[in-house]
Amino acid sequence: SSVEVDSSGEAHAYEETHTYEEEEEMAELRPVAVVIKNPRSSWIDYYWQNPESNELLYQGKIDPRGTSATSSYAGHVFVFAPAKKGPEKEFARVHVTEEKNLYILPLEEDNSNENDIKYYQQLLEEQRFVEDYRKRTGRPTHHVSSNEYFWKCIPENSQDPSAIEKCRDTQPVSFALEALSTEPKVFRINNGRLKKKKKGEKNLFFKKKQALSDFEADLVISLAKPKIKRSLAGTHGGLVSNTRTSRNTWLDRNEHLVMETLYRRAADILNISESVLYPDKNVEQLQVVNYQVGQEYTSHHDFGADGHPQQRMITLLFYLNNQTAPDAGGETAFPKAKNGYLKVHAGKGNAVLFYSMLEDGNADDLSLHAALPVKKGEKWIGMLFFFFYFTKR
Ligand SMILES: O=C(O)CCC(=O)C(=O)O
Ligand SMILES: [Fe+2]
Repeated sequence: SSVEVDSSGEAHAYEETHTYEEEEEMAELRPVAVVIKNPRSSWIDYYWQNPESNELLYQGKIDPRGTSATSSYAGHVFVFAPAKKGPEKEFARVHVTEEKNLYILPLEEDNSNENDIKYYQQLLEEQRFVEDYRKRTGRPTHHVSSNEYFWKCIPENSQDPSAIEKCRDTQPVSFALEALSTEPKVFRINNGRLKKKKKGEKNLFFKKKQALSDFEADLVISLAKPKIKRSLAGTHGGLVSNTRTSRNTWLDRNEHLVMETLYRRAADILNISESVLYPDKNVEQLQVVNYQVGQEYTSHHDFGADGHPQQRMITLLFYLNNQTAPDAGGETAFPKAKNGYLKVHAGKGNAVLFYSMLEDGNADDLSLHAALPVKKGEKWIGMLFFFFYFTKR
């Protein structure tokens, strides 16, 4: 059920209530987005231990000095071994806990290579930052950005360092506004503007009514249909993944007039100039996803695991069709939302927005979310990811 806190009719804070059983089930399963870093200059393999059978299941490889992000639950165990040597050659294992999401694997015991050691020290420093950050702020993060102008400015060309430099002197522009805040990290639309929510209003995201008309939503689906393919996910980008069983495609802003409209609506929602919403600046193409019965996208973050400079900081979800029944599944779930587990299917034409980054530019672990399995009918959703280039400390 949804609760309206705003009488303007523009937007509605959204709250989901759950059955006792659902809450219990969620409390039991504590999702953790685990980031694993390999300090070695060689490939490694990793395995997941099935808690029932203790069997080790191959999960994939991690590149030399690479990172792997995987959706997991507290209590899970992962085992690491040099590539192609089999799990018997295990050199490390990770017991996933709720308190920790960044795991740095050890170097080879006899490794005395200076560069490797230096790299390993850097990773440990990053881990210290993440842990210290959590102690200081009470908020879990995954990686570091120390660009203090992070939220203040969207330069016309955010890949151009001098454009970013110019932002230092400008007043916070509309993209930043009061909209971007850490605590509580929740917003709603009021007269087309994003407003910081009052303290105590603890939703993670807000819902916008009628972001698209039914006609527009149908049109977006019909543009996507002929192009749609099995979704890829995972560290290597090109892996068919069982964390993501849906099909997807991308639609360009120039693809059709309805796409131009959609981008302009998105600009209105964020209260920024539509001229900054192009794939080379600040926003990706619209990603359209179709989920059939049983398909899902398990818990994940939208920001990248390796802290590379293009980080998705805001996600805007356009729901393109309705659930066929209240128990049809396919909601977007936020297992770490501040008031507990939240799930939402906003309904055809409506939109939900959430932030993946904290005000200081660090990744917000609490933005963890999942597309729950569809149980009846199908689900169509369109997503815009807004990003901003920043340099890592
Ligand atoms: O389908 C949804 O509800 C969310 C999908 C999502 O989180 C993603 O693709 O990143
Ligand atoms: Fe996502």
